Amino acid sequence: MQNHENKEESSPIFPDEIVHLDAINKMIDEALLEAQDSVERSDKEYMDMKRYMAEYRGELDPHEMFQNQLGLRQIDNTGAFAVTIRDKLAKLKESPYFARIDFRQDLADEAEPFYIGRFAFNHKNKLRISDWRSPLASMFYDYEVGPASYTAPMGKTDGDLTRKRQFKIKDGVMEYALESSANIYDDVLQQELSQTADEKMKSIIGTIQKEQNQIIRDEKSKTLIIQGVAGSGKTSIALHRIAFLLYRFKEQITANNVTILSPNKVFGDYISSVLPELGEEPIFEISFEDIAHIQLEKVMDFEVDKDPFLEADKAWILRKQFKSSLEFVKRMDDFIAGMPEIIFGPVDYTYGRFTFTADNLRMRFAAYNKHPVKQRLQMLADEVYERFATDNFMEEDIPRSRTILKALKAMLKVKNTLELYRKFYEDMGQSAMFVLAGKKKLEWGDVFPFLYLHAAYEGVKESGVIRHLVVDEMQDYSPIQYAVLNRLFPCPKTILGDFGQSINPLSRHTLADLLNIYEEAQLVKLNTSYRSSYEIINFAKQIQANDELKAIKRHGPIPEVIGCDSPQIEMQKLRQLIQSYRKSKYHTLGIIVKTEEAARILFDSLPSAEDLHLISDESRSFEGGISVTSVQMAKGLEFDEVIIMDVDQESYRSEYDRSLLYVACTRAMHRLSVLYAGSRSLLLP
Ligand SMILES: Nc1ncnc2c1ncn2[C@@H]1O[C@H](COP(=O)(O)OP(=O)(O)OP(=O)(O)O)[C@@H](O)[C@H]1O
Repeated sequence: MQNHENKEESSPIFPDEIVHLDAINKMIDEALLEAQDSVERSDKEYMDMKRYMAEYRGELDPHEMFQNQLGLRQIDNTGAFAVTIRDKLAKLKESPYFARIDFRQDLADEAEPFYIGRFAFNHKNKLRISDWRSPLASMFYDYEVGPASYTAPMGKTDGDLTRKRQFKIKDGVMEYALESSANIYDDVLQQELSQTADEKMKSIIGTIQKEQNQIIRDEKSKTLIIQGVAGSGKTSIALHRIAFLLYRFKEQITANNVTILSPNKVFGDYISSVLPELGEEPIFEISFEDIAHIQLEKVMDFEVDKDPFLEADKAWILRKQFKSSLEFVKRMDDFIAGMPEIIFGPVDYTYGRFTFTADNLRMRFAAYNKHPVKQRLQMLADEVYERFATDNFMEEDIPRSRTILKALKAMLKVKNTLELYRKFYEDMGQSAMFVLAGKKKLEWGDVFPFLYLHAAYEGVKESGVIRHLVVDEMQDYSPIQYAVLNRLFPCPKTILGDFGQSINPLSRHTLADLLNIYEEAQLVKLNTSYRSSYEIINFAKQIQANDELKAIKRHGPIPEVIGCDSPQIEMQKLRQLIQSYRKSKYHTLGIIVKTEEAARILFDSLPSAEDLHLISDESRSFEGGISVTSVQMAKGLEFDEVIIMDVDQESYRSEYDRSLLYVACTRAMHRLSVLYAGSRSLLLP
C-alpha cells in the first residue's frame, strides 16, 4: 500500500483509514466469494432442474411440469439477482468509497462514522458503506463541519458533522486521503477537472457541488428546467438525477421507464456509461427523428432536416422560421379549438322513428373535445346507439353503432390530417407556408406541426411506459416540438440546455417561451463552468459576452489564434498541431469546422490514421482520439484539446456565427487553438 500524504501538511496521515480500508477490502472479498458461490449454485440448480425436466418429460404430470417451470423461473430470477450483486461488489472492490462523514445526532454522546460510496454495502448485518444517494450521504455535499441535518422519508434528523474526509481509492488502493474542508473539496474538484478526458462521460459523485446536489435530489418538481452555461455539468447532473430517482423511487420507476431525448447517436453513446457506472441499467435514448418515424409510420413520409447554413432556398427558410415560434403554437391551438365547426357538418341522424338531431350531434361532438376527432366519432356513435336502445321500448330494429359511425363519418367535411393541415394554412391566409417535399412527404419543419394536428384528429401513440423524460439541448427544439412532446410523454421531465448556445439561425424561441410552455416548471440556473480552463472561458467570453458565466480557477495555456497566409499553410499548421497533440498527454482532440460538409472535406484531406475519426450525423459512437466534426455535432461533447479551423471573416461574421464559435471554444477542456487563412474573423478577441 502506498504512503499517504496530507496535501496540506505533507505528513503521513490517517493510519486508521488504512486499517479501515484493509478491513473493508477483506469484507468485500468475502462477500464477492459468497456472491460468486451463489451465482454458481443457482447456475447448477437451473441446469439440474432442466436436465430433470428433459429426462422425465414424458412421465411428469401437467401439474408437476407446471410446478417445475415455476421453479425454473424462480431460480432464473434468483440467479440474475445474484449476478447483479456480484457485479456491484466487483465494482465496489475497485473503489469502495470516496468519503467519510462523522455525524453526531442531537442528544447522542458520540459521533458515528459513515463511509460513502457508489453503492451501499452491508456485511454481517451492519451497514459498512452508504449509497451516495442515501439521505444521510446528502450531508457530505451540503454541509461543512458543524451543524447539519438530513431528511429521510421518516423525517428530519438534526445533529453535527464532526468530520469530513475525502479519499481516492483506485483498484482497492488508497491514492489519497484528505481531511476535508471547503478548500480541500475545491482542491479535489480541481484535481478531478485537470484529468484528461476519457472516451466516455464519467460519474462525478465524489465532487458534486452543492447547487448541483440540489438539482440531483429534487423530488418535487414535475418539470425541472436547468439553464446552465457551457460545461456547467447539466448533462452529467441530469444523469445523476436519474440515478437518484431510480434509487429513491425504486418501487415505481426502473431504467426502462426513463428516456433521454438526445440530439444525436454520438452524444447518446458518449453519455451511455454514466448510469452503468453508477450501478443502474442504461436508459433508452430517442431523437425527434425517431419520434417522427414512430408516429408517422404508414401516415406520411418526411424529409430529414437540412443544414440552415447550406440552404440557399429563401422560401424554405421563411417556412421553417414561420413554424418556429411560440405564436405559431398558439395559432394551432386556436385552430384546434375551432375545429368542430370546421370539420364536422352534422345533419339529423334518423333511423325509423328514432332521431338524433344535428344540434345534439354538434353539441355532443364538442363535449368530447379532449379526445381526437376519430375517437370522438366512435364515442358519439356509441352514445347515439345507447340513446336509441334506451328509447326502444317496442324492441324495434335499431342500427348498430358501427352503422351509426359510418353515417357520422360521412358528416366529416375533412377526411384526413393532411387535408386539415392544408386548411390550417389556408384559413390563416398563409397557404405558401406549406409545401410538400414530395408525394405524401413532409418537409422537416412540418413534421411536428402536422403531428400536433394529427394528435387532435386521429390521435397519436402515447407512451404509457415512460415515467420520466430527460430533454437535453433544450434550446434546439421549437415550441411546437415541445407541444407534441407533452402529448406523447405526459410524465415528469428534466429539461436542460443553454439558450446561450442556440446555434439554429431559424429558431426564434427563448427561455421565456419555454417557461411559458411549462408554467408550473421549476427553473434552476447553473453559472459555473467546470469543463474549460479559466483561460479558455475568458477567451470564449470575449467572443460572446456572458456576465453570468463564471470560470473555475483551473489554469491552462492561453488559447492561440493563428493566422495563416493561405489555406495550404493553415493545413500545414493543422498537421503540426496534430503531431504535437499525439506527443502530448492528452487523449482527445476535436477539430471543429463550421458545417458537416466542411468536416467531411477536411477529414478526407487528412492522412487516414487509426486514431482519426469523422463525427457526422451518420456516426453512431464516440471513439475518442482525434475527431473531425462540425459545431452542430460537437455540441454536448468535450475534448482535451480543440482546434477550430477556418475562422476567417468570411465564414464567421453574423450573430449566429458568434454562437457557433462560442460553442466550439467551450468544447475544449485544456487547450484551444483557432486557425484562419486570410482575414481574421472580427468576432475573435
Ligand atoms: N461537480 C463536478 N465534479 C467534477 N466534474 C464536473 C462537475 N460538474 C461538471 N463536471 C465536468 O464538467 C464537464 C462538463 O459537464 P457536462 O458535459 O455535463 O456539462 P454541460 O453543462 O452539459 O455542458 P454543455 O452545455 O457545454 O454541453 C464534464 O467533464 C463533467 O464531468
